[in-house]
Parts: sequence; C-alpha cells; structure tokens
Amino acid sequence: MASIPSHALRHLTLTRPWLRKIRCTTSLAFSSQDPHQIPPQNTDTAAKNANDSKSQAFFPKKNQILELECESLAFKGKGVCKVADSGFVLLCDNALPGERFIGRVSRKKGSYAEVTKLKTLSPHWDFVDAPCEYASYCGGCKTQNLSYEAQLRAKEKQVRELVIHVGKFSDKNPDFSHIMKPIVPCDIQFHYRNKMEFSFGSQKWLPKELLHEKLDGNENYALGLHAPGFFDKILNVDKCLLQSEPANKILATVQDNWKDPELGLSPYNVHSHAGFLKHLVLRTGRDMKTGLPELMVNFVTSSYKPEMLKPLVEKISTIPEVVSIMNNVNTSIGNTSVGEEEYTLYGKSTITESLRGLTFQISANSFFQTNTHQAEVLYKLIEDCSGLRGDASEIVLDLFCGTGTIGLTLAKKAKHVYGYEVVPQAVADANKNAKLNGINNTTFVQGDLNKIDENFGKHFPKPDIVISDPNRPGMHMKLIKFLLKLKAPKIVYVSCNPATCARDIDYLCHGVVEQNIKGCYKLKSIQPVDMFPHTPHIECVCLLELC
Ligand SMILES: C[S@@+](CC[C@H](N)C(=O)[O-])C[C@H]1O[C@@H](n2cnc3c(N)ncnc32)[C@H](O)[C@@H]1O
Repeated sequence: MASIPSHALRHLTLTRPWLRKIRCTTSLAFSSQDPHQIPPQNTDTAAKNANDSKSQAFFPKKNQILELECESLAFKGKGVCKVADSGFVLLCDNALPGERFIGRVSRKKGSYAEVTKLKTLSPHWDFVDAPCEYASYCGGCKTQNLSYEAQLRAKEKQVRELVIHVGKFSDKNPDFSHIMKPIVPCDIQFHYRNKMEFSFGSQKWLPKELLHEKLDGNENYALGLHAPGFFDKILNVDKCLLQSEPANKILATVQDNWKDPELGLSPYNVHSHAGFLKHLVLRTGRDMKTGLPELMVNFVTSSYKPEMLKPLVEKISTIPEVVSIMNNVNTSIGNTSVGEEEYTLYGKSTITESLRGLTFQISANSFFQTNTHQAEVLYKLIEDCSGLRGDASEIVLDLFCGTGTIGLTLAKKAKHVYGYEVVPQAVADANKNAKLNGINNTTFVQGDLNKIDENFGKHFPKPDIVISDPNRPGMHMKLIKFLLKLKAPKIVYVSCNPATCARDIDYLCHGVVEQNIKGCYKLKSIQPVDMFPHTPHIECVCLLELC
C-alpha cells in the first residue's frame, strides 16, 4: 500500500501527534476546527498546542478525571480536547467543538491520550437535539447533535487542510480558491441509506447505569448495531433513522417476533460459535414501474434451516414493500454477512434501483452506492468533470469500477468504456447491468490494480479520460506510476478518503520526489461531497488535467 510522502507526514505528525499512524492505516480524516466558532483566545489549533511548551509540562495519568474542552474534530469524528492552561491533546469519542465535559483518561499514546466522556458540563456550539434515541450510544452517527451546517463546515475544513498539508497545494496561490470547491450538502439528512446491516447477538449492550440489572435467558439477546469498541456486544435498536421507513417496519416486525421462545431461534454467539441467526441485512430499492420502494430482507445464518425462519418469513412477507427474502448461509466462524450459499425464501432474488436514468439489479451481496439520492449528485459531478464531448469518440478507463455504475452512466457519451475491478461478482454484475440497459460499448475485466505490470496498458486503447475510484487506501504506487506514463488527458479521481486522495493528487501533480519521478498533472478542481450526514465520512471528486 502506498503511503503519505515522508515530508508531509513529518509536518503532520509534528503538529498533529495523533496522526502518526497514518502511514500504516491511511484511514484518517483530518483534525479541523471552525474559525467562525472558536473563541478568540483559543484560535491556535489544539494540534499546535500539543507541541507548545505547556504541553510538555502536563502528562495525564491513566484513569485520571479531567475537566476538558473540545476544540475541533479529528479523524473518525473524535473530538480534540485540552485541559485548561495546558496544550496537551486528548481525543474523545462523542465530544463536539465547544463542549465542556468531565472525562476519564482511558489510554495514553505517547504525546496524546484518549479520554472517555463521563458528563457534559456545557454543550457545544451549534448544539441540536439528536432526533435518534440511540445517538449517544451508537457509533454510527457521531455528529447527530451538531447542526448540519457545522458538520459541513468541519468536513470542508478537513479536506482543505489535507489538500494544503498533504497535497502541498498552497492556499496563497490565487487559483487555490477556484480549485477548492465548497462542499456539496446532502439534501436528505435522514433515511438516506439504502442498506443497513444489523447483527444478532447473545450479549446485549447496556448503558452503565443499567449494568447492575440481571438479565436472564433471552433477555440478554439483542438485534441491532455493534456497540462502539465491542465486537461481541450488541446495542439493541428498534429503528434506525438512517434507513427507509419500510426498512424500519421490517426491523420492528423482526424485533417483535424473533425472541418468541416458540420459534426456538437463537443468536449466533461469537465466543462459543453456537447459535443460528447472524445478521439481518435490509436493502431498499425502487420498483421501476411504480417508483415506489421495494425491499430485500437477507437473513444471514450459520446453517441452512429454512423451516426455522418460516414463521418470520410469513410475518415479514405481509409487509407490502417486501419483494425479496433471502437467506445467506455462512458456516464460517467469521462474522461477515456474505454466505457461501444463498437461498431465496420469498419473492425474487434481486431488487432494482435507478441511477442517472439506468436500471441496476441488486443482489444480496452486490455493491451499490449506499446513498442513492446523493449518488445521483456525485455521478452528475463525475460526468461534468469528465467533460465527455458526447460524440461517442472518446475512450474511458474506469478503474475500481465495482458493479460498473460510473462507467455505465458515462457509456452513452463515450466510444468505449473499459472497467477494472478485483471482485469477480462485481464484474459479473457490471456485465449484467450493461446488458440490462442495452449498453454494448463497455468491457469490464476482473483484475487486481495493486498488481499491474508493464503489460497492463496493452489491454485497452489509450484512454481520453481515466476515472479512478479506489477504496480507502487510495491508489497503489504501481498504478500511480502507470498513470504518469499513460498520460491520459484527464483524470477524474473519486475518493472516499481525503487523506489518501491528497497524497495521490500530490504524486500525480508534483511527482514522487523520493523516486525521482516527475508529476505531469494540474489539479483543476477538488469538490467535497457529503454522502453520509452525521458520520465522519467525506467523498471528494477531483479533476486533473495533463500539463
Ligand atoms: C469505492 S468502490 C467504487 C466502486 C464503483 N466505482 C462505484 O462507484 O460503485 C472501490 C472498488 O474498488 C475495488 N477494489 C479494491 N481494491 C482493488 C484492487 N486492488 N484492484 C481492483 N479493484 C479493487 C473494490 O472491490 C470496490 O468495488
């Protein structure tokens, strides 16, 4: 896996000590604070303070109780906090900028520490009531009680800082304000997820104040989301505000029935590996004729016993939106939701969804953008950036193509689209989706883009436009070198990790100094897009043009 350049890393780790692990994980989002919100006496970043002389004088002890103030948000949505009159940095889950609280030091990590919040003394700026009753326990929505505008400002700031410090694009350059586009908000801030995966468990997570309660037998069973930091404890949830209303109807129906002793159903125990029910995966699509939601319910079980699921299937299938009930059987001790075998228990085996006027068939395990509404916005941006002339004369290379959704939406304007993807099932789905939409100018190929050799470019004509949409680790150095040699006129880089995105655009524009490789692209624009409100995730679309 390629890493952040060493000089950028040095700068980052000097000023932001908790970023040291970037080289191995590259999964950070950046520390940020909002200059409009921070009181004048605190305008220095918490990160800088970590390096000042005061910070050297203060070292908290494990379990020490401290009064803290959160200054900004760092990677994974953690709050960056300081002890009054000290610059020492402490990171705290669920602490938001401006909040004063009492915390206990849970872990010391060299020049910074982690704290657990015990009690809020005064809430943060931009406080809003979290509409979800589970928001303070569930790790999914970390910023639900930060106003949406403040969430957007924090995300935009994170991208900007990464572009400057990791990407090495100076904000003093007069072009910088044109390059750095404002974040695109998501118009729908709840019920936007078309897929949610809930887990069954034999250990219900309880808040501290209820820990003394003794739970017997199936009172300890839970269906919901993993409690943050626990692989074996499940926060029981009756509804999730991020998924569709019909999906919540299904969840409620399963919750009302699955623990009935007469059904004899047991949750899978991740310690003993006994038990039957592993996951409940709910996917929301759309009926192409009526435009109404259609839902797939996928029970992931440790063995194939359809008779055990029959009573639940009978209840759920009365919900009008349910068109598919699947059973993935996963006999391994691993706890993933992908089964070795798949059975249809009710209705059809796929649901449909439309994106940019095309129809996609979605099976239980196929990848599809999780926020359909915002994917429309994202794909329109990608199409605009690609600048395809629309005269069917240009070649598009779609790297990390998944189920081919980006390439397929561009195909109508292109001469031919070549897509590369490592997961064979996704490639099969891409070819199926091309057929379904009557598209015959696409070629999707299975291949590992981390293992390309000098022959890679011989498999397709020179592209006019490269689309690259890697997952969080970004592009491998082999691929960066290939692109620098290929010299396609345009690269549209789509990223779900602004840190590796900034690193890769630095390589493509400024070269890889350590390896004496010259860059040959100019960054024309970088546009953050909020695909997942209330979570720390940020998507970016970057346009690079050959110099
Ligand atoms: C962020 S997704 C993008 C999918 C697609 N472009 C879309 O918008 O639906 C990244 C994709 O890269 C694929 N991938 C990850 N590592 C890869 C590799 N080394 N070679 C090829 N594809 C890879 C993943 O399987 C996944 O489908």
